[in-house]
Amino acid sequence: MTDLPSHLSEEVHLAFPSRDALAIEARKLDFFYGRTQALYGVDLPVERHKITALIGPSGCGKSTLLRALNRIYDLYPRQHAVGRILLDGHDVLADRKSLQRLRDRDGGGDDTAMVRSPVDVAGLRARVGMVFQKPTPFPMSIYDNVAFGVRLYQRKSRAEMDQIVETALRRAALWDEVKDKLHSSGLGLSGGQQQRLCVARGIAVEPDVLLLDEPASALDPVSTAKLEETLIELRQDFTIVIVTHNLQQAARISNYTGFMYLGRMMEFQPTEELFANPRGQRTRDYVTGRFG
Ligand SMILES: Nc1ncnc2c1ncn2[C@@H]1O[C@H](COP(=O)(O)OP(=O)(O)OP(=O)(O)O)[C@@H](O)[C@H]1O
Repeated sequence: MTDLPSHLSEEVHLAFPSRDALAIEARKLDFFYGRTQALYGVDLPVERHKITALIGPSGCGKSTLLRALNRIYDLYPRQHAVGRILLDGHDVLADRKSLQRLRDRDGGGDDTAMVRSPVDVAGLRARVGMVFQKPTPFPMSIYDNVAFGVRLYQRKSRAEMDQIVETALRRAALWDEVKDKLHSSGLGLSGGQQQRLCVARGIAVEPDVLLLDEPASALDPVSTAKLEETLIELRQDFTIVIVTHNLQQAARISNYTGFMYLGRMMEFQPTEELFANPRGQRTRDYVTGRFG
């Protein structure tokens, strides 16, 4: 890990929740795109049943950090993380090495090795779901969109699946708008509805953690408000991490906020504290709109 330049190290202020309360945690995480380092020794504690927001200027590493938490970067060549990501105290990155060892021993990348891994990647992504910036419904019915992930992992009767789909759509505050057209295409919904459909698809598999990467950036103010209400409701059952450029949004919905800068976690505080009393000069400048 590269040390923090001294002019920045004085500005690091991290007030972390108790370790027992964490659903997922990054510790001393470095991240590389090929040889380019994008994260430097980042710590991120994510408390259970809370919303944690990541803010910071463009290119500071928010999306990279989010993508590391469920190893979605594994889908891309030459991207790798070094450090620890603990899900229920279980190191998701260490398992990557054991998975690789199993594959090497078995002479290739077959799925048997994957199944024997303590945390297989598909299983990890079921526990740590993700909603992207642009709504990404699959080209299939609303019902099938929500049932999709569940079918990957579990066998359910028709009646059980109906119940799962209804519950997920209710929790995503979309049920009333779609209950009479469950078998129409998800692509026929408005942008805001599509994004709530993606939330419903994400929560239908009952993940521990839901990651959202600027989920409202393509939405109008009314859809944004609805999505925010939905996320606040979902906090009762899930743990949420959200990347946002919208500081008011972070202030409105999150319990904790992390301010990132140049690939570092500069400040992490309860949200009210970070906005009312930012400790570092750079955090202060960012939250008061002096740069960004
Ligand atoms: N696929 C990639 N290949 C190489 N470098 C990348 C790649 N994706 C991101 N980066 C670099 O990693 C750094 C962090 O990018 P990241 O997208 O995580 O920032 P961000 O804070 O989410 O930015 P934004 O707010 O603009 O979305 C940036 O310097 C970016 O250029």
